[in-house]
Amino acid sequence: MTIAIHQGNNLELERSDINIVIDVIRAFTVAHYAFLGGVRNILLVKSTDEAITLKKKHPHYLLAGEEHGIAIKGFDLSNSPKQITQERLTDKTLVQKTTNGVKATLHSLNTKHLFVTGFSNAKCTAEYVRKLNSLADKKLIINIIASHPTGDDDLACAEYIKNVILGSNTITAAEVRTRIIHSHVTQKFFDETNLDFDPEDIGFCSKEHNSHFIMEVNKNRKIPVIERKNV
Ligand SMILES: O=C(O)[C@H](CS(=O)(=O)O)OP(=O)(O)O
Ligand SMILES: [Mg+2]
Repeated sequence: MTIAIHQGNNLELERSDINIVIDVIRAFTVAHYAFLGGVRNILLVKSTDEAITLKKKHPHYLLAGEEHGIAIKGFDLSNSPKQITQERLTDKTLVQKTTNGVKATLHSLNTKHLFVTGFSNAKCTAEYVRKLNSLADKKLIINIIASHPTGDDDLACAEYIKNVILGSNTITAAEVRTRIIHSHVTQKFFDETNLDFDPEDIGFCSKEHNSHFIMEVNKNRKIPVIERKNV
């Protein structure tokens, strides 16, 4: 296999066998906890307008996400994993619009398998990709995309995932957790004067939560949709 780590939310990569898009703070931690809460699927859209238009057609959809990290007027939910755990989500369809994770995913469709994850589900995702690779009859091309252009949270998680896929021992979960907590992306959550960000979100984003499912993007729908796949 060839396995490469990239950083950014608008990369145009050559076709691959597997793309894994990482957003630790906070989009795909939100997605993971949404599935744990019983969500059926998560549509990914690139703009607030697209999300609002979808809601007009499908009033039962729940809109979740942020602009510049802040909750969006007209949306049902922000981009907070803590908030997601407090909602009744069984069989709901979520629509996600976020700055880094969702945007990077919509730029990463040129692949056979597309997975998304935060740190909470990173190990399970990486082990699944490791298995796919062991069953493949050719040399797979794998991209790991750390969606924040400069955030060490996503980069640390990317290194961890690569490490698990390769079966090497170069970075521990504890080291990833420390790098997430100290990344510059996290700092606004610990600013007591900034009430837009809840420090408890970082607890959700920086701990592993074994769940026995991965999040795969179905690219064959008009709107790409994250689906839960039990493993
Ligand atoms: O809301 C978030 O956590 C971020 C935006 S910011 O980097 O905090 O401003 O969006 P995401 O797409 O989840 O990285
Ligand atoms: Mg992020």
